[in-house]
Amino acid sequence: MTTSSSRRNVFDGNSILDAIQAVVFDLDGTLIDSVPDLATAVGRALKDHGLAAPPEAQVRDWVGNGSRKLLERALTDALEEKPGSELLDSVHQRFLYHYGQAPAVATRLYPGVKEGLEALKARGLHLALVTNKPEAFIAPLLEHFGLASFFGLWLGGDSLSRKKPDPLPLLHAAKHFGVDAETCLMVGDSRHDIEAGQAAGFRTLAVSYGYNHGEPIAHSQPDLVVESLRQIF
Ligand SMILES: O=C(O)COP(=O)(O)O
Ligand SMILES: [Mg+2]
Repeated sequence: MTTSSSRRNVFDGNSILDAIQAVVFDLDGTLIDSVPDLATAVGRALKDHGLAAPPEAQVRDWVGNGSRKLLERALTDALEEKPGSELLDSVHQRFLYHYGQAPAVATRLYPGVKEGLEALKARGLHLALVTNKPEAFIAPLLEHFGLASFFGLWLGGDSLSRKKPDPLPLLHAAKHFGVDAETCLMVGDSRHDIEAGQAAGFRTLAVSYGYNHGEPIAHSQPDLVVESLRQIF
């Protein structure tokens, strides 16, 4: 498999992807550009506690390890020290409230996502979604964007005892579909997706446009990097 993104259709003549039976997708930064609404909710949660809202560009670098970690990073930045767990709990609760009120106001699907999912589905592949976002937000977002019917399984960061970069949710998905890990592909935007995929024994495909803590995703050595999911059909 090549790490070049120049190949227009990664399935063309590609024997490794021909062996794939299930594809596990990340959500934030891979299927949807959710940072505008995440940043709004983070800002509102901080303001509820008398703190200033961070710029959206900073929130972009803090996404990827679940909502509690997102708020811990935001609070550490605002206070210039690690927050106590009581304050963090309280700000996190306000974030969950605000984000739940408005999860899809400025959030957009990335170009090529629907077509990419349709192409994979047409090949008869099992599709799952594994995000570090709380599970409660998954269904409303998938339904809002008309994506829910593509996925046979979805898991959030709080669905199992461990989340990405731990391979547990990916292995759970493989088991759910009754397929071997080596016939599964993890598609994501962050090093946590690629690390989880590699640890699970999956093939890994990274999108170059998402959120990866300010670092090029190629550093994580995915099997392939694409600029758009259009490149998979
Ligand atoms: O909530 C997060 O931290 C990001 O979730 P993701 O795993 O869908 O990128
Ligand atoms: Mg992501």
